[in-house]
Amino acid sequence: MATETTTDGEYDRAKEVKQFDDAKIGVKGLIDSGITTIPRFFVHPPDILSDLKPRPETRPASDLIPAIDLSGVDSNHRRSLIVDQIRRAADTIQIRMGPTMPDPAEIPEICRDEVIEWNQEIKQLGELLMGLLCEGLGVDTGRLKQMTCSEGRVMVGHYYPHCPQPDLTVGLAYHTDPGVLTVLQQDHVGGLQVKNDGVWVDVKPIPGALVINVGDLLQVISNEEFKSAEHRVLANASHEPRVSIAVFLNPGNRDDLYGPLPELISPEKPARYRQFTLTDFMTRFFKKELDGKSLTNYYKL
Ligand SMILES: O=C(O)CCC(=O)C(=O)O
Ligand SMILES: [Fe+2]
Repeated sequence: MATETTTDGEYDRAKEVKQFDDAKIGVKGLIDSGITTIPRFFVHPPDILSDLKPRPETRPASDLIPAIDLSGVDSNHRRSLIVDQIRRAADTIQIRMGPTMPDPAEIPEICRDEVIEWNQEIKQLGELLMGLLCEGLGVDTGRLKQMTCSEGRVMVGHYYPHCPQPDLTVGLAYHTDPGVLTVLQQDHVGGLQVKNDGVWVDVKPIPGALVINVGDLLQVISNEEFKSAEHRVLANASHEPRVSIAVFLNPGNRDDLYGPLPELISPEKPARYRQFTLTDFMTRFFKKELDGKSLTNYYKL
């Protein structure tokens, strides 16, 4: 079994993680039990912890993470403005905007109707956004839809309880989302950050706005016209728990080949990625740690 040396000396990390997993209480259970220090397997290495401190921002966050108003998207004038705003935002980082459905019986009754309705809303929003992104790329509006890019939806709820030692750990390690787009509803607590030019920037909650992340697959399909957003969540120092709901939009056809769109490839802009199936891609994603951009790098030509 792996042992690790920490400032406390050696300990059997794998054993302590397994004991915690087997207890099935989760981080909420730990906090509810009244702990004032976190288990040592949650403590991150010094390079991650030193990077948690705020650094001066080079540009205002509202500029880096634009809030884009989608109203009037069906009028020609507004649409071309919105397409341009989205194209520029997706080229850099995150945008904020105003599962394959399981058997309903498997969804807890307390939130069943809301989950079913949210899934429908996000499907429509996802298709609208993908159409706008296609227009920004200069390809057919329906191109991503034809590739079933919003058909494989996965909804994940996150609960970040108050952390008694927020300087020693993170809420969610830095990563990019693997799929095409992610639609994230965060509450008012805050803690989500996105990396821009090597600097972590707060994605402050805006009432009524959703956060849209470009995922790794869209980076590949767009041949890097759009870049996936590196993001993380700080440990929650607030005494209120933080809740967020992410819907990951992935292609539904797992065994088709995905790669840069042929329309975007030219002698001046050769393909930057080889083709792969979603099955291969997702298998690699689930085998690796959350670690920034290693997945897209793997398929790079
Ligand atoms: O909780 C959040 O704000 C972010 C969640 C996230 O990044 C994810 O689920 O991939
Ligand atoms: Fe994420």
